[in-house]
Amino acid sequence: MITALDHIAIAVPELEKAIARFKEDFQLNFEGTEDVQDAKTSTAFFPVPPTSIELVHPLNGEGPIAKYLEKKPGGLHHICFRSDNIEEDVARLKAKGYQFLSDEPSPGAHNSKVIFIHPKSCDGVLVEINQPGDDH
Ligand SMILES: CC[C@H](C(=O)O)C(=O)SCCNC(=O)CCNC(=O)[C@H](O)C(C)(C)COP(=O)(O)OP(=O)(O)OC[C@H]1O[C@@H](n2cnc3c(N)ncnc32)[C@H](O)[C@@H]1OP(=O)(O)O
Ligand SMILES: [Co+2]
Repeated sequence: MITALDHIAIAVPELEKAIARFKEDFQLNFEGTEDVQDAKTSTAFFPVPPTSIELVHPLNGEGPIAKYLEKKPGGLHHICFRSDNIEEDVARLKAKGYQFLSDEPSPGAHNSKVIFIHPKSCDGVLVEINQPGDDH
């Protein structure tokens, strides 16, 4: 079941500049960066309990964030719900007609499993569901 709002993601064209903004200007706790190869995305996390801000930036200039930034200068990119059983939640939502962007969960940040629901299934909002890895 869905247990928390894991993170709110912001797409940024300049990752270091955005990290400085949230770290210095907003004085948030900077957890660090992680390149998620499978997602072709560089991430930076700022815990703001009980959730986090995730900055997302193209990895090697490629991937879904690069495509997003071709059309927009940045912006709120997605929200992520945390699940304690991602397979169960995916099956339940598929049965309700939600369109998923992949058949199976894939590797996400912090050794998590992630899957995305198409924005058109959620009133124009890109929704990610993740199941944290054991170490997080
Ligand atoms: C997994 C690592 C990390 C983590 O948390 O662990 C991450 O979160 S990585 C985040 C980056 N990965 C993804 O975003 C994967 C899922 N995204 C996709 O598959 C695509 O970006 C997709 C399908 C949402 C959009 O694909 P694409 O840009 O190629 O298609 P279009 O440009 O034609 O867009 C189709 C339609 O969707 C609207 N759109 C696109 N992006 C978003 C968005 N972020 N939020 C809301 N809506 C979005 C776009 O405007 C088009 O709408 P339309 O009305 O048809 O014009
Ligand atoms: Co995310």
